[in-house]
Amino acid sequence: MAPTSIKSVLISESVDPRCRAILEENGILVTEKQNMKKEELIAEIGLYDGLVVRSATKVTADIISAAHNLKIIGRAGTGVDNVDVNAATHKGIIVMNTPSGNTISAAELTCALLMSLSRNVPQAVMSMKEGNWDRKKFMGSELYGKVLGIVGLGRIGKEVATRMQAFGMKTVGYDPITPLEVSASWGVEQMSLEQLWPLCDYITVHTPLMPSTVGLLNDNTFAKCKKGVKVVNCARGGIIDEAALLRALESGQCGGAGLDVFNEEPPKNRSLVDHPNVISCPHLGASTKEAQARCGEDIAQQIVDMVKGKNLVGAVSPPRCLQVELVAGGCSYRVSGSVQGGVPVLLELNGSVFRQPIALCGNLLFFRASGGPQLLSSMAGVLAANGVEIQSFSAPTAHPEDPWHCVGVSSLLPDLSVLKPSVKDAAQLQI
Ligand SMILES: NC(=O)C1=CN([C@@H]2O[C@H](COP(=O)(O)OP(=O)(O)OC[C@H]3O[C@@H](n4cnc5c(N)ncnc54)[C@H](O)[C@@H]3O)[C@@H](O)[C@H]2O)C=CC1
Ligand SMILES: O=C(O)C(=O)COP(=O)(O)O
Repeated sequence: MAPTSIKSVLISESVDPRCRAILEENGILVTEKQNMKKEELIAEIGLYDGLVVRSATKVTADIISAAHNLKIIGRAGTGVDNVDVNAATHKGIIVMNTPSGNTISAAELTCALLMSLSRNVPQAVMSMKEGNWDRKKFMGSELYGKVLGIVGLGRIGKEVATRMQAFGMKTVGYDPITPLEVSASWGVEQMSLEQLWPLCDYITVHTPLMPSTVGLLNDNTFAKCKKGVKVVNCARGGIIDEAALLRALESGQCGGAGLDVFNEEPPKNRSLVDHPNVISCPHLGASTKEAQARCGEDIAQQIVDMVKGKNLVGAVSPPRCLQVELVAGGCSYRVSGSVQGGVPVLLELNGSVFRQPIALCGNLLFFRASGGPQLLSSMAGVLAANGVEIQSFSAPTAHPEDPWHCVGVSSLLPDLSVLKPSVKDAAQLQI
């Protein structure tokens, strides 16, 4: 890609010092300012060509609209849900992340929470510090022989599985994209969520936060779980519905929760944090020296590569270089795309911006539907009944009503009308 001129970068959070050093070694002026108020950021963002953040800086549409010179938003970490990727893409600003730098750290914290839940370690520590010696109150149970359900079998889900197998846990899971034989090769038996809920002694979620994962664990799904199930969320607040979790803890349907993330951070509503069966951390999954060193270095190097015109690495939204209106089957579609590593990619379809660029190759099925936890599994079911397998899935970033989704499929559907009950609109392409 063509070199991009980046002369000044604002780092708005605590990022490893190697990030600043690498940028400065490459002639980029770096300003570090933490805990900026939104108004301050709006007032200053126009001065910078680049912005480096972690999860605390909310890069909202109004900040992006004031960012007159911004070309890159670098996320030193994985989740980009704190960045309005849609608004950035519209403005031609690239959003990139460093998704593998903190995988091991997040997986290790998840395992620590699972172990702490089984033996009440944090509660026992607190009790000792209060001067007590209470051996009865903190009776635990072994992890050995228990069933761990892992929802989301991507980078972190896989690392959690292999670690907890060392404790003798049986690992089952669900992921709409990871093929069954791939997860089986690291010891995870996949099944539908309906089959998974009643089997598990522990459930841990490792998905991104998006319309189809909001409230994956809710009143309805808690009711399908074993009484006393213990849950862990080291992914994103909201994947386990917080109000439903509190109700489940109060009724005993949920026996304990380990939470690293919250809907609102820090949480103003302290009911979960204060619950005796909840152990919680202030979003510490990526807070290790190792993870921060990797993410800090990676994001700086990716920015430097972009300045030098090398391939874009970790781009969640590459710059748009193509905007066209297509008319097919009497319908008009506005699409924008780009070229990444020589491959044409689709970024946006009729206002729905995709979380990851979609490589325009193979068989692609586009459909417009409201999100919701059941969307992917119901689509997978309809497609399977018609002999079609899902090979990849691209969800939209923003939540306009009934956004477009895209799945890579093994073959085209002979008749799109089989999707009718689940989707508002559908189109397919063979490239
Ligand atoms: N607590 C912390 O400090 C950290 C949190 N995270 C968060 O952990 C989460 C997972 O990260 P990674 O494993 O790196 O992501 P990943 O992208 O490697 O894996 C996510 C997996 O979720 C699956 N998925 C999507 N929709 C699903 C659904 N409806 N049901 C089940 N699975 C679904 C995807 O197919 C994918 O395999 C992200 O939300 C990330 O932001 C990541 C690092 C640190
Ligand atoms: O990378 C992620 O998705 C994380 O949640 C880590 O967030 P942080 O960089 O610690 O603010």
